[in-house]
Amino acid sequence: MDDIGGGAREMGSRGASTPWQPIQLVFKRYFPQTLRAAVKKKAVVERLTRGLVETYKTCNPQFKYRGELNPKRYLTTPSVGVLNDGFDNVHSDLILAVNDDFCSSDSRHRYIVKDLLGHGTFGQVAKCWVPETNSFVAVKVIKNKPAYYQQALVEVSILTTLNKKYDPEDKHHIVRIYDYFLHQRHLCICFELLDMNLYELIKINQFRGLSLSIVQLFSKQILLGLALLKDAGIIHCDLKPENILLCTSVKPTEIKIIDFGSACMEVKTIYSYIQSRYYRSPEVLLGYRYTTAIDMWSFGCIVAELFLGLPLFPGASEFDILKRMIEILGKQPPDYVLKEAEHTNKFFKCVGSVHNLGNGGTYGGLKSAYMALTEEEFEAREKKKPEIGKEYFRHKNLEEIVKGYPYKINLPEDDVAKETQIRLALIDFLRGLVEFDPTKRWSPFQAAKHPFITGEPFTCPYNPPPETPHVHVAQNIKVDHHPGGGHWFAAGLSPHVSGITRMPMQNSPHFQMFPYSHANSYGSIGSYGSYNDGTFQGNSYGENGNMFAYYSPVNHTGLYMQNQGGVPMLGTSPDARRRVMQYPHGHGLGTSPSAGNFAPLPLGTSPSQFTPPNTNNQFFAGSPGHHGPTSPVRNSCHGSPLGKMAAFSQFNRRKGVGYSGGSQSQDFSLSQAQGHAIDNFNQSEGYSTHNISSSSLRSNTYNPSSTGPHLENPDNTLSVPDPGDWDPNYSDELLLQEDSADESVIANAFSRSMQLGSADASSSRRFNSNAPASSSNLATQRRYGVNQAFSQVENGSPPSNDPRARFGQLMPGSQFTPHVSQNSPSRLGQQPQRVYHGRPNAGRPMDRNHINAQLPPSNSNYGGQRSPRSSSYTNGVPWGGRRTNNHHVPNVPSTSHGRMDYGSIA
Ligand SMILES: Nc1ncnc2c1ncn2[C@@H]1O[C@H](COP(=O)(O)OP(=O)(O)OP(=O)(O)O)[C@@H](O)[C@H]1O
Repeated sequence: MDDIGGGAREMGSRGASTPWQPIQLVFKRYFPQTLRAAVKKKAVVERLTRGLVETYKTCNPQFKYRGELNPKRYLTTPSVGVLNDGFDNVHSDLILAVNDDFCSSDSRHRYIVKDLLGHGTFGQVAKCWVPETNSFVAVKVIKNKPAYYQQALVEVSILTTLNKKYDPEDKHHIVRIYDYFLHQRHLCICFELLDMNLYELIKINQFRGLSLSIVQLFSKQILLGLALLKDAGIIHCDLKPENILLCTSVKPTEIKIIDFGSACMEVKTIYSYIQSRYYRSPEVLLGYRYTTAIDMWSFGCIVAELFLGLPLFPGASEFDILKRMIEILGKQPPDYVLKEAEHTNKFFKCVGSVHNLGNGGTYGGLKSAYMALTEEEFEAREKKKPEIGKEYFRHKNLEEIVKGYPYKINLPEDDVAKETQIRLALIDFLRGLVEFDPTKRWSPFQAAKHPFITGEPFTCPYNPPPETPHVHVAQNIKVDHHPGGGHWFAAGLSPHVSGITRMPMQNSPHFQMFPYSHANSYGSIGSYGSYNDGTFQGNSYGENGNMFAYYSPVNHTGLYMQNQGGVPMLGTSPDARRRVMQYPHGHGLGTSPSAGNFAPLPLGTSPSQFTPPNTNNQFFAGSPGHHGPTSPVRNSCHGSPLGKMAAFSQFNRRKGVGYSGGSQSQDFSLSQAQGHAIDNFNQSEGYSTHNISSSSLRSNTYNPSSTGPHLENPDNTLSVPDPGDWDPNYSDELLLQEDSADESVIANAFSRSMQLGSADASSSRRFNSNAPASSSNLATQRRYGVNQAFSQVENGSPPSNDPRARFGQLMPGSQFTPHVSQNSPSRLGQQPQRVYHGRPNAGRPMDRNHINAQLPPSNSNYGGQRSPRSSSYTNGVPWGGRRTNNHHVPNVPSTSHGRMDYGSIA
């Protein structure tokens, strides 16, 4: 005001003859330069709203702000609380609102809900801010239903094992799990925050295929993940583009495999209805025993889809999908599979003698006793017309489909020639993956050496190196000898859930642990000691004992094991729980479940895996914690079925095959697989996915007239699979009749087997993308973080499973850096963190099995845009989508979920 006064004085001194005019100086002095600059930068709205509370207080000194009176911004739909004291909606989903606060009572971490990332069968995935570290994570909030809860624990168990035991350095492209806890009776699982999934990527690329170099890059990374799963004896069971997410927090961008909610152990497969339809393997479709090879089939389908932009086998029904497989591959499943598979009659007729295979039809040059049913024959048998979907490819066989896919427009002739060669390699590669015979299908190790992956020139059909010697899968599970006595399951983890009354098993009155000195370091898929509450005894499955112990990770108030099969169950020894793969075709070990043998170990299941083994042996583990009497673990039957996609009413449940493993499962052992290093996994740069430069990613268009290949998907023939193409064969009702006990028992058992004994207590026109170069040196941070994180974890003898030893460094020098836009709040903190298991905690001596989560450190702020719809990409960085003028893709699937067709957890 002094200045103004001064100005006025100055003005007054000029006298009356001078017309008045404002003196700039007055106003200049009133607004200091810095403040003026700051004010200018702010938008009007911001200026009016930012300091609103202060403004109100200025206007009315009595004004008091109370945040709790603010209207909530709900993220969950519907947001009407009808269950769980009003916390849950009608779907048993926790009603989430922005700024809701989760707190893990064990890890003490707070998670502030900021956004919804997605939702699925199991619940919702929220983007949460961790104030402590100023980072963001993804928190999966599981539905408040016993079956979901139980199955989610399986996911926790599997992922923790994979992260901690098999991939401590985070080299295998498996999502990292940080923490888990209970909140309002919901199990919450905290993951590293990732970006869009590959389906979304293809979608924003308008369902055009990605460039071959990117297909190769992603394939290689997925293979690294699958190799790890195979080593761990774990089957993902739901591999599909939707479950492979981009991880843009590291540069170059990588992919990560998520959703282990359907995973199971190879030695404990019991459910026959697994895998999303388009990616379902023939053996699962036919009801034949399955192994990790089913993931390789799905992988083959994914690779093809990345290249083509559309699913390779977009069947509208199982009949349709099998028909497409046979057509496109020019073969059919081998007779030995058809002879034994449970559902062969549904799709095939016997035209020769099953005892003298080869008298029937001829497929792929091989004689067969079986011939696929025609649509009419199928209808006559099933009393309904098979659903047949649209045709998406003009060509009928794999070679033509791949070769005929349009090339980029204006691609120089040399490049066309090069790409043609690579396409030949791709065809050969796909042939080894979408191979009907599961025993001939390539393993991750074998696939990783293919020229398509290594980049070596492809000259002739690839002859894969032999897989590792045959060793029982069960022996992959290493049992550590805990210094304190007893032994620990090396893959051990213990999904202790904070906030739930829980006791360590060894202290539970329901369990008696008998320290057991195992003769060697490999052994049972078992548990921490042996449990014997006198109610059950193991039995031998084949020549090996099987004993299944289940416990509720929630509350061990009642392990109840029941033997209804009249089969003596022996086995307080961990060995008794061991289970041997059933070898097909009379290879000797084990016997067929149909021969009245003991049921397969029903551990590790999927909600989508509805069908329990055809067995009379049932185990019931009590105490589902808060779930009370509705918990399947308390009920012997007719409870909550497990399964996926309730919302889509696709349950397709079948009777279980009831065996475990298969011939392939004999093919590897952890230790030997390591010796069998995939040393060539990335040894060759070849045609350069290792160095995908921005120029290689530059936007391109196709030249329909380029040599030979032309538009594969002309406008009229190309359409995107209809999201309404659901499998009509099964109903919700079937699912709802499922025995609820099975799933919880399985989940419990899986958790049990996995947790016992923690180691130590102590694109070419590919879409244009804009991207801010976000983040700091994430790759370095990540690796450092992980190394640090796990440095103290394993004091036992974890399997020496250094992925690097087998795979080497992944894609050195790769410059593949798709970016994400800035038009969403930046994503922070995806640095893998230390995850502890089983470390005794002075403060919580009973919590030896709990994961003490460590969150991403502060300042690990990564920009990232999640939604592909809102993504924009800088620099015109293309991902490789092939564009043609008439590549019109109608009926874009609305969500990735639309592509799944399997059941739900009720
Ligand atoms: N770590 C993550 N980072 C970012 N988003 C994620 C993450 N995990 C999951 N999501 C998002 O949440 C969605 C649902 O996750 P997820 O597939 O694990 O749940 P689900 O209930 O098992 O789903 P589904 O029904 O497919 O089995 C994913 O499709 C993805 O969009």
